Amino acid sequence: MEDGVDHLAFERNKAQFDVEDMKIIWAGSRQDFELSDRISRLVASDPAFRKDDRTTLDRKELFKNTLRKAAYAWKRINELRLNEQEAYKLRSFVDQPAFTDLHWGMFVPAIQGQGTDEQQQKWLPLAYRMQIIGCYAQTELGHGSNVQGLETTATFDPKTDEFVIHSPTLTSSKWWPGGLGKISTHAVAYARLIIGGEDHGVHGFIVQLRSLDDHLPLPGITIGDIGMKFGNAAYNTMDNGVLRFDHVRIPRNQMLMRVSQVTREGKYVSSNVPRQLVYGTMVNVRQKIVADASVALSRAVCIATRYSAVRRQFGSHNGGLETQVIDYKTQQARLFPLLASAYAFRFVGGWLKWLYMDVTERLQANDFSTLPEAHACTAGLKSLTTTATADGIEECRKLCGGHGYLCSSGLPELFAVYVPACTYEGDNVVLLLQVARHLMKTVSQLGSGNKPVGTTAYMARVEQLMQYHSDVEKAEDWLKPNVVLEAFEARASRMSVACAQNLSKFANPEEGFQELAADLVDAAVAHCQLIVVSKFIEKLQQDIPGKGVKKQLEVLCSIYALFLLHKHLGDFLSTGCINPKQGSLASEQLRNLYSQVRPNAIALVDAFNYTDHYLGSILGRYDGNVYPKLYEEAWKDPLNDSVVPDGFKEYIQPMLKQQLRNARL
Ligand SMILES: CCCCCCCCCCC/C=C/C(=O)SCCNC(=O)CCNC(=O)[C@H](O)C(C)(C)COP(=O)(O)OP(=O)(O)OC[C@H]1O[C@@H](n2cnc3c(N)ncnc32)[C@H](O)[C@@H]1OP(=O)(O)O
Ligand SMILES: Cc1cc2nc3c(=O)[nH]c(=O)nc-3n(C[C@H](O)[C@H](O)[C@H](O)COP(=O)(O)OP(=O)(O)OC[C@H]3O[C@@H](n4cnc5c(N)ncnc54)[C@H](O)[C@@H]3O)c2cc1C
Repeated sequence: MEDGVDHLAFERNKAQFDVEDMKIIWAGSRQDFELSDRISRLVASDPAFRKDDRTTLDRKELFKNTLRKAAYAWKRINELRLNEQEAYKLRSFVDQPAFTDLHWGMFVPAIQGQGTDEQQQKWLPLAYRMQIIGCYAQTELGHGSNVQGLETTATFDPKTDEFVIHSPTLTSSKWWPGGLGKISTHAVAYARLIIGGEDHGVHGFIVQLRSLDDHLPLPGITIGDIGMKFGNAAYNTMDNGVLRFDHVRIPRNQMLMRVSQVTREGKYVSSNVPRQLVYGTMVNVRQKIVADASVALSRAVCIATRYSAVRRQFGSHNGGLETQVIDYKTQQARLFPLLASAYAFRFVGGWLKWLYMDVTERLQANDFSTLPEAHACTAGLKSLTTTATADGIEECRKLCGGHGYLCSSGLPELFAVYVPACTYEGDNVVLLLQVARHLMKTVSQLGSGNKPVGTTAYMARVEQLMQYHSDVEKAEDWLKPNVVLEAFEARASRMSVACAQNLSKFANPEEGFQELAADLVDAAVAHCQLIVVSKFIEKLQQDIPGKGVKKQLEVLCSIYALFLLHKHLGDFLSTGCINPKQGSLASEQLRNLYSQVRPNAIALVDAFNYTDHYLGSILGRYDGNVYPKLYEEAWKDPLNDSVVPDGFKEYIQPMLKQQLRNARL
């Protein structure tokens, strides 16, 4: 607290739970908390990681600044001998998208997941020591979502035992890969495997792009940055790139060969594993993106909540204080569901991480049975959480009124950096359609003795759920977890069954799927929301230590579920799961819950344990000392370097003089 005053102290004193215990729950464990706390303070206290000047730098300065920070972060990681988890934390607290995200987040996992043991032994040590820097080059100018439509070719040349990597068309140019534009020395590039004229579909290949001596592109390689992206600083710290191959030769052993192999004789051999494992890196990253959604949303919510307690507007009586905007019911109805969503996404992210680890272990033991479930859950939850988080950050900006639009609020940049998460790693609608396919398959198999498992297990009770009518009679009934869960299960199963029934009316199922796509997406959303609600409820069934902590989480869980019910009331009513009276009882309960959160709101965002450096927001400062700091910050803008701006003499003065002359005439 710079001026020694904690302007939010009176808010903190109102909390009805132990915030230190909540910090542990949010972090996942005491160990995770201590690690995050230590590393975030380390980054915050190091001037080399300052980021408050970022929005005033031009692209080249911004990019060089990113390279400097990445190199310095790597130096510190080595000096401090940080382990993998600590290094990951350090990079994320530096809070500046960089080529390293793709190197560690996609290039390394692609080799780990799709490389043979031999390939891993060769490439991973180089990547771990950053002696090579890699990216994930899948998307092309012409195709991103449709991976099977990629056009880059990798043609086997049996004479030389090499693949010839080629971009046959303009649309086959690789386009978007992060880190590719200016930095990566290598890529895992995806291309159609062609052997003897036969097309074996898309496979991954390790391709060297730049010389390790002078960093120049290797022969046959054209490479560059694709240009400025949305937002000023934001994602422009990243060199998303364009890449063309002109008959570039690589040795045969640089095709990632865990899923399928090409022999010296040019024979294509498939291992006994599903071809979809080629998509494994995307499943991995989608799971990480879900965990990250709670971080991005909680940052925005922390800023908006603290500022809403500081900001006063209207309502002064007899010269007293005006009303804190957080006390307006409309502010609460917009803000508290986002607070609840941040916690909900935290817990579902933790569960998804477990699911991913479980499927990975099973895959290693050649058990592929849970792969469809893992794909559907990662795709659906990635879509649900990133859409809600991007929308939520924007809502937080509006919750902060005019000041939210200033870069110094931290919110514009947070939004600009975050919003592409709705597109990358799979467009959110395309991913929901994958979930819908999974649901339709599940419904179609219901009578076949194939019992639905995992997150679709509720479908086994479809007959009962089709008969369900909520028995809610009073507002408090909506606080019972089983009552909420059944309503969400009934809604989700009825929407899926309705889609399946409508699909069966089409002679051509694929045509039906296209025609009903919008309804299918709604059914997928209902299913994914059920997953999030049910994982929150499961979390509450665990032992939750700490004074008042469980009670707060119960309130947040109810808010999350009832807010969704309120938002999608049309679904719940039209499927006949609840009646209008029960809908209004849910709204009544929601209002009660907002009142219960109110005294705890500041402590609930303190539990995220973000440093002021990481939040990067004057409005979200821990001490709430907003106005003097906003005022101070304004004067740092480069426009205020001089009293009379550059350009005045050239453009404005002549105009003023002209007006003066005209006036005199
Ligand atoms: C701090 C945060 C951590 C982040 C760290 C990293 C930093 C990240 C920064 C972001 C950088 C961004 C990178 C990228 O964007 S990389 C490119 C990503 N591209 C995509 O996501 C493309 C999306 N498209 C697809 O995934 C597929 O093409 C699609 C699934 C849409 C369709 O594929 P396809 O046409 O082949 O499949 P079908 O629909 O015919 O289905 C065939 C069967 O395969 C199943 N399937 C599909 N995908 C998977 C999968 N991934 N795993 C398992 N199974 C899969 C599908 O369900 C079908 O099954 P059935 O035949 O049984 O029905
Ligand atoms: C910041 C950023 C970073 C990225 N980083 C990488 C990277 O490192 N490596 C990499 O390989 N790629 C990367 N990408 C590319 C990214 O993965 C793709 O942009 C993404 O998968 C979406 O594909 P697309 O651009 O082809 O969208 P399109 O598929 O062209 O989408 C356009 C519209 O069509 C709709 N649509 C498409 N197909 C269907 C369908 N079947 N049914 C209904 N609607 C449909 C979509 O919903 C969308 O509204 C990045 C992208 C961004 C924005």
